[in-house]
Amino acid sequence: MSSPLKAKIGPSILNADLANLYTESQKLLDNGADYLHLDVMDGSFVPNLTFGHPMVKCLRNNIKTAFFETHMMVSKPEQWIAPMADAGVNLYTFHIEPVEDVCKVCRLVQEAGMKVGLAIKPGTKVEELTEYMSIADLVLVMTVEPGFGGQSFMADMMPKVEWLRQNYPNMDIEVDGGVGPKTIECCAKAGANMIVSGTAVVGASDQRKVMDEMRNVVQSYLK
Ligand SMILES: O=C(CO)[C@H](O)[C@H](O)COP(=O)(O)O
Ligand SMILES: [Fe+2]
Repeated sequence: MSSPLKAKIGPSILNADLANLYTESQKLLDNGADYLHLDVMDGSFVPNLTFGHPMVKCLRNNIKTAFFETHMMVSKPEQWIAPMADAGVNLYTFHIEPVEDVCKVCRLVQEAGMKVGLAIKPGTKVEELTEYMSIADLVLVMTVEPGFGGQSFMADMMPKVEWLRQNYPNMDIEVDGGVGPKTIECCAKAGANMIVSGTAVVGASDQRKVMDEMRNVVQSYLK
């Protein structure tokens, strides 16, 4: 039987011109982005600050149908569930590291009408996700230290992706950080099917070509 999974490319707008967020986002969607990956940072969980639900809501008011993922790099993910649901977020991906009761937060996210993603930093063991796999809709393996766009891809995170794919063949597995045409094969081979790519897509002269190329590589590895 063929895999029920789909190869999807979700550009991160972190390094885009945020003064023109709507235009930049719409351009990515017009060029074939499968979803938008919105990096929310609180200056506490990570040493950087981006934007929150008011901006996501404004973007949603202008972009009615696209699938929005928020990558919550925040110390208190439970705090932002209701406002992000109200802002029209589809997938709420949060880091397990600062959270005491991950199952409870997952449940609250799903009760608020969003899908839930669980993210791990490079220093977190992949086995720590095990007890939550039955409740999660997606898992995100960070391939850079969260906080900034434009960093170098950490190939040594790939065994985590391999382990997840072997044990959870039908789970959506996302990678994020330093992913682009040069590193996509590595991610695809390991078993990732949801690809976040910031700098490599946003800065490309032909965004469609870059996203198509990456999607094709990922699709070729999905059995
Ligand atoms: O979560 C992130 C950083 O914490 C970003 O999503 C990620 O860095 C994407 O940007 P790039 O592809 O430029 O690395
Ligand atoms: Fe991200």
